[in-house]
Amino acid sequence: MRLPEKFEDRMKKMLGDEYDDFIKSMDETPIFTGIRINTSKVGAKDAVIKEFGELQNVSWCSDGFYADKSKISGNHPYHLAGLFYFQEPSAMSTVSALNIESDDYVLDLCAAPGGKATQAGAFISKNGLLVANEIVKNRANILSDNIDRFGLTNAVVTNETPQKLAEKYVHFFDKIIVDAPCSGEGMFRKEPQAVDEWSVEHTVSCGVRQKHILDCAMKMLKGGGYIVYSTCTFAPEENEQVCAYMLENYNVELVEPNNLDMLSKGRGEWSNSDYDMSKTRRIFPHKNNGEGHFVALFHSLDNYESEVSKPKKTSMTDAEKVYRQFEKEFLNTELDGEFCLFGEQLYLKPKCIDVDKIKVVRNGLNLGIYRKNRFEPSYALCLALKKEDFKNTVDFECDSEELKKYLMGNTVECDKKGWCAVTVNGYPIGWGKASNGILKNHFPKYLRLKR
Ligand SMILES: C[S@@+](CC[C@H](N)C(=O)[O-])C[C@H]1O[C@@H](n2cnc3c(N)ncnc32)[C@H](O)[C@@H]1O
Repeated sequence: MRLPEKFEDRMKKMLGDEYDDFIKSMDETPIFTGIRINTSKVGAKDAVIKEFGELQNVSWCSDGFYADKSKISGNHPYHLAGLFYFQEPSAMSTVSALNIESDDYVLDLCAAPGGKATQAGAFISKNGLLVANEIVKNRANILSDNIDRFGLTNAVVTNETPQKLAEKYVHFFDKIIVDAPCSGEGMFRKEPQAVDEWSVEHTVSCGVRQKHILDCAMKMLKGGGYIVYSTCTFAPEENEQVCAYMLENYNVELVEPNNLDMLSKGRGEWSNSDYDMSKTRRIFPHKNNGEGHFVALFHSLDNYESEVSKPKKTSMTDAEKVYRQFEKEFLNTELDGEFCLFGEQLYLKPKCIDVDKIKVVRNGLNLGIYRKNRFEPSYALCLALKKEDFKNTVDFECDSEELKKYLMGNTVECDKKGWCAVTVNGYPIGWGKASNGILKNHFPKYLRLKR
């Protein structure tokens, strides 16, 4: 692989005797790819292993496995049913480091396409909250689709700048993920275009941008809260030196990240400061089975109280009444939350957060379309429920011809009546509406298989 001369010179200086192994790994070590199991779906790990055979575990993420991407397709029914997410193994370390509790309020500030947000969201119950933010609009839409596919309920997707969020949510979050935009040196092996875009100036400007994003994150962090900061680059201007900036400017300490003992420690001498960096972690492809990555966990030593007021309760709307009717007829579960209508889309929004004046892509769980006093349930609702939550289900095996027909958008035979969840080995994958022995297809058009 042709690498920029200045990058090689810097890595030589950084790594000394290890440099030869490092540079060999840039060409010779196979590229690492993996899948991460959706822990919010009961039994998903066993189902995936039964389907694909034993997979090698990623040592820093108990739900992550090495997997050959050419052998597991994104069109596999278990992927469409949200049982797993394709994720580069090193990227799984960021959320592993954080130890999320079910009632935490978590913000993922740079969240698209959603690897870390879906990993974090799977730990959060209805008493917690995930806000996944992405600054680029079309990437925010992809993020929202991935959150829907994972069946996450108490999750809001926003499309804002970090500053705008920081003005509104002062000391609101228990835990914040800053998986920062970076110079991507750790992706050189996977994405050769990252090599073309590389320059010393770029690494420096990425460092400056990361400090700004972390300044915003600090405004939103509760006293005593945690920020996990990660990048996929080797550049010290973005890693240790950004950590030194945090220690210099804020009342925070670096703490040992959870689950990452097996990784290399960051280095104080790369930080241009006297700060100890031994609690930060680095992944190098010549030392670990993963692409280049950096992780640091900060703990706030402040004791600020949240300055954010809770939203007012809204009264029951006609849309909610129609939804409740649908729920009574077709579900065995009663959803708890506040309802809100965005155009014709009905959402069940988390009770604890006000999104007034914030650009929102997904205000909680999209329940479906409310139109002319009728309700049509969404794919997101189907994937957020369990098989036992539906009154009507029709179940298929992964390799069944009937399931394939359904995923291609065709009708299938069904002896039920009304809205019915199609499930694959018990995992909901989409809706159909049954009458006269036929299930009319409501699998989303954008996901339908071509063949
Ligand atoms: C490393 S990627 C995030 C990957 C994501 N966390 C995941 O696991 O799928 C960084 C993201 O930051 C976004 N970004 C770029 N500039 C930004 C800025 N100034 N503030 C916040 N986010 C930014 C990019 O659009 C990109 O989606």
